[in-house]
Amino acid sequence: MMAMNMGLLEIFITFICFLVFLGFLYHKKTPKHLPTNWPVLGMLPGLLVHVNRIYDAITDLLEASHMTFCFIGPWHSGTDILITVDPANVRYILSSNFDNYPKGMEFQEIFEVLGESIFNVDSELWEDMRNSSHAIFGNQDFQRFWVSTSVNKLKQGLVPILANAAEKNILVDLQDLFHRFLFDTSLILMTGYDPKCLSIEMPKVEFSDAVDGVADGLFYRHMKPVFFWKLQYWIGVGVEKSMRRGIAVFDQLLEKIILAKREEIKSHGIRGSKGEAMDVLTYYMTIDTTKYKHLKPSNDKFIRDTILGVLIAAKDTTSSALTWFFWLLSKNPEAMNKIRQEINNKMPKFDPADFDKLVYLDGAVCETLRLYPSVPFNHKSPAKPDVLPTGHRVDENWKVVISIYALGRMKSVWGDDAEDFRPERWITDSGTLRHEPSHKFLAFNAGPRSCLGKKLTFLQMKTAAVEIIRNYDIKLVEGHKTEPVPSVLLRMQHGLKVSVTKI
Ligand code: HEM
Repeated sequence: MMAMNMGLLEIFITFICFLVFLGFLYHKKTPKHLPTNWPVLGMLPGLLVHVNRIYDAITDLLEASHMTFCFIGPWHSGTDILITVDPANVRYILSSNFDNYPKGMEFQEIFEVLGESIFNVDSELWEDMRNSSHAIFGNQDFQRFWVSTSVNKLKQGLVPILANAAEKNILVDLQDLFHRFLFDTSLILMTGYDPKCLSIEMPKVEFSDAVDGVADGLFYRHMKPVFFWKLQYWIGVGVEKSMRRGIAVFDQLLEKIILAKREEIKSHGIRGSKGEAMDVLTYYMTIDTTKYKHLKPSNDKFIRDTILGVLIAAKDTTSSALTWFFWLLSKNPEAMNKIRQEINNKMPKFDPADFDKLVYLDGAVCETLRLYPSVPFNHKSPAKPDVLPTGHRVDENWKVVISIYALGRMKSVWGDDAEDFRPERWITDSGTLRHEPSHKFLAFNAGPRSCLGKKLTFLQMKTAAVEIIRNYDIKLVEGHKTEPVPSVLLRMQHGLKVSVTKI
């Protein structure tokens, strides 16, 4: 028995030595800027070494490999990924050959938490979801409802907290405040219900923690074999534990709200039907199914998925953008002064009709989303094998990832100052906002699946920026570290600690 054990041990040690030897061989042959493709483990070790700065590591990699790179995962793990930011590939995948790049089965499996929400469906159901979402988000009454809800929350929620912080010299975490601001406004707009999380008492916001946990879990699912994350989810360990907890929080909150809304409609009819704006939940519960044949207004699970999708789409993207926006401005006081001057000169009194005059502010918002896109990457799978404009072949069901974060920083796309925050790059010689094609400025996606909330985002970000910048000076706490968390939604690892002074 002992002899047999020794035999096995020797075979095992020989095998490990062989792997290490092969590894050195491969390592020597690999160009310096690329991760080593180790036997069996593929490039995973190189990725894990950089996981805490994953966005920048991928940016360096893509800059060094002509904007397209094939990541080889561990042997037979199904985690090979073609990563590209080449604008020709981006346009091809998202627009001109859109039909060959559906969300697909693997995406739907990874993002199963979103069920049948617009982000997770294809074909006719997606078309109905898109047309119906477009109808409400593009409606002028709804857009007015959007601005008035934001203004009310700023005046009654955010400003009193900032005033208190300025008066008592208390530091605040702007990321947390923007999460609360967006949770309150988004829930009112999407469901008509105000959770009142933006208050001096700072109640715990379980929903925000749940979104963070789920978004982190979704990120790591891209790097793991399917059987592995499914096993982790089933046992409830690691990031998959947060995923389970997060789903329970979503279900609990939405179940309560859906039930209450059905009761409300039964007893009081449809609010918003007589010229007032309607919340999105009421809209979907009472939608005309002769027009949108694939929607299921009386099915609670369908309604849960629909509302959860748009709630996360509106809440976590805009809170991320606002956080990075104020961080970038606090590091670029000249840009902050220019915005303040523009607001004082062109919008002496708050009037949404004057928003279009705030061109420099528009440029600063675009610049923020170029450098810190709230959705840092897009995942696609070809339905049929294909060859991309750069000549790379992609087989059926391959993972193709477009790094929106890296695209915004490519020197070959944006010039040598790509890393700098320069709102001026968005202003034309005649003083208007420069239009950049969406396959270059990809923060809101491109092609038939481009974001339906772009206009609403600008309205809300400008409302918040005007209200805050006109009244307060924001200063970063010295030594505060700012890093993006590896996740499918970009947020700051340690929040955004600032001091606030009344102007
Ligand atoms: C900073 C703010 C925002 C950013 C950066 C952003 C970005 C994006 C991106 C990258 C996508 C494509 C996602 C994918 O296909 O997987 C998307 C889709 C979408 N966004 Fe936004 N978004 C923002 C705000 C909003 C808001 C405020 C709303 C709604 C009120 C919204 C509604 C949607 C919807 C419905 C889609 C799905 C489009 C489709 O699949 O046809 N977004 N957004």
